[in-house]
Amino acid sequence: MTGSHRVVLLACGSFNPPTNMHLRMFEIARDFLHRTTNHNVIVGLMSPVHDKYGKEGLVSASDRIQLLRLALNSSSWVHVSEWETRQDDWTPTREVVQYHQELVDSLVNGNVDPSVKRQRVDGTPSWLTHLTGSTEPVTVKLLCGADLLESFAKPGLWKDEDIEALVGKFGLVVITREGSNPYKFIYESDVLTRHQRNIHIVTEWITNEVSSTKVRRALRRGDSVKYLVQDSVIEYIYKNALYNTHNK
Ligand SMILES: Nc1ncnc2c1ncn2[C@@H]1O[C@H](COP(=O)(O)OP(=O)(O)OP(=O)(O)O)[C@@H](O)[C@H]1O
Ligand SMILES: O=C(O)c1ccc[n+]([C@@H]2O[C@H](COP(=O)([O-])O)[C@@H](O)[C@H]2O)c1
Repeated sequence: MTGSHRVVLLACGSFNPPTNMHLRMFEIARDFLHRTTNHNVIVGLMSPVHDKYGKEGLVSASDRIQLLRLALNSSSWVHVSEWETRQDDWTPTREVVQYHQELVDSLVNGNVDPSVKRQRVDGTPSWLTHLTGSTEPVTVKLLCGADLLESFAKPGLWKDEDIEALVGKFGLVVITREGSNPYKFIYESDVLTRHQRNIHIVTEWITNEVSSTKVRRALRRGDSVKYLVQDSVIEYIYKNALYNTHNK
């Protein structure tokens, strides 16, 4: 593809547990960007949130990483990034995106930043190897559902400068959700409107409101979650009695 931009799509979330919709987000975002822009999506990354995020019912990061690894066995291009879970505390999303961009810059874009190298305690993550071998620069963009975009308006939740950096410096790819209106949301925000060209809205026509909350509820009640979540993920959940499945 001439003049194409190479892109890493990074999704941040609890993934508690990862659902098929979390995996599908990557597929529809990549298709959309290929069809409508010159963005060539090479790698997808899922960054599970730190244990200290403290959301109710959050199982340990090590279990969520295992669940993501199992879920991602069905994907050839989406990987887990463990960096966020390995920090001492919760990391704001702008810093998570920035860290991954700097890692890519130092190893792929030829822009070496020694401070980033110091943080790579476990060597080079395997997904980076998919980005080498081309001179086109690589940009990391935040992939999210419209509910995450709309959470930007919750008073005191996100720092203004972080929102500005996420949309101004990196860019967002937003998947619509039932009941969301990201176009109206952008219209009502000066900062989002200013950076509108950097926000790609992907309309999910095949609406599917599976969420981790609903999956946890079904598990708790002993209801089936087959076809909402990968079989290997369900197996791990039962084997390790996560989400109160031992009560079944
Ligand atoms: N059905 C869905 N459609 C579009 N985006 C989704 C969907 N489910 C999750 N996402 C997106 O996936 C990312 C990670 O989400 P998260 O782990 O919070 O999932 P969730 O299912 O919404 O979780 P919970 O129900 O525990 O709040 C977020 O950007 C969220 O908007
Ligand atoms: O960076 C922030 O200020 C910020 C504020 C609120 C939420 N987030 C991130 O958004 C994600 C939300 O996940 P969840 O499961 O709470 O919907 C998670 O990765 C959080 O770290 C990030």
